[in-house]
Amino acid sequence: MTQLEQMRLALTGAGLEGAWISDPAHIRLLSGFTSGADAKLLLTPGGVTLYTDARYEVQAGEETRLPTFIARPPETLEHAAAQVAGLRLGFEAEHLTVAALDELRGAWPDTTLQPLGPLLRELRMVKTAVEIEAIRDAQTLADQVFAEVRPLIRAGVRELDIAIEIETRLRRAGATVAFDVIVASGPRGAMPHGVASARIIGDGELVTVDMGARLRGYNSDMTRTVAVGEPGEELRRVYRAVLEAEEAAVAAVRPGVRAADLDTLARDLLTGHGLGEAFAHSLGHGIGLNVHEGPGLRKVSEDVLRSGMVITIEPGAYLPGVGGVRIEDLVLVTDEGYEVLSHSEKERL
Ligand SMILES: CSCC[C@H](N)C(=O)N[C@@H](C)C(=O)N[C@@H](C)C(=O)O
Repeated sequence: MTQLEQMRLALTGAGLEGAWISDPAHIRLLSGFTSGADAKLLLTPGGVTLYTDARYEVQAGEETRLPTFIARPPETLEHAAAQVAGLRLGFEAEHLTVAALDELRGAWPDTTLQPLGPLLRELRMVKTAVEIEAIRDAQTLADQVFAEVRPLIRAGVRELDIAIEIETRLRRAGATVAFDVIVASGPRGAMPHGVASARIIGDGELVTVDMGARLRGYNSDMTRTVAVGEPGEELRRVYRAVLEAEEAAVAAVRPGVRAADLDTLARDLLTGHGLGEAFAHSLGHGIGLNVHEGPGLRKVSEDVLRSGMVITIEPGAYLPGVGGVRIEDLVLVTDEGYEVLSHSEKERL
């Protein structure tokens, strides 16, 4: 079943007759059109229409087989009005602005608009074979680039220059960065999202590199913490504790496991090392068209792992004024348990 067919089934199950899709990731998922920021997708019992404007006419013709209507608002909404009159239509409450919703209500007075709820999140959580292949290929490329750039991570080099090398190499290979490359050295390692700065890496420091490739619309995500020279015993101790938590959480991945329990497993291990407070974020997240999507691997998550999900496992410990460690693998949940998709070498300190 295609994702569009799955979406139709889910809409019926939710008592909806159609949907007005505005999130670019969902437009891509359901239509194949890659410039969703300048498009909308209308699903009605009568069919599906992709709305975009003249700048994308040729591109839409190449990327989607769905009927396409070339227009800009308000013509777009006027064209859709005839199709949506009298319908109960879903919209993405997480994406549509209040102003855009008001505009829809003004243009379609006879349409009942209601939030889609978790329907699309659910649909996206379990990946198709094609999606898994794209994520796998993105990670293979990221591993390759990391191996090429690894020798540059040494004392005297600016964080920025490492990030530039990573980005340039990903671009040359036909991908883009999934997010701004994080290169956090020395005390900057205490910032979980310390994007590369002009800081010069020093001897005896740990350097956290968090990078992802985006290929064919799908993202990868991996973190390695690298030792430059000989870090002191305190940093080594923190590194070993994070690695232990990471490996234990990966080993526990299998269908049926509660995402919240995985978070607890890693958090309890770090707490045992006196680092519970230093683990300042969730254990991980699902990944696909967005870097962060369901399932959420956090304490309050209701998600349960299923075969076909692609998740990250990334415990960390952040010590202000000292530094930090994060180790992250990209993991596919399989019928048998798991497959680690990220293969970059890890330090053994
Ligand atoms: C700005 S994208 C950063 C990607 C990075 N690899 C990452 O996922 N970092 C985690 C620490 C993170 O942001 N986790 C989220 C899900 C959280 O804990 O809320």
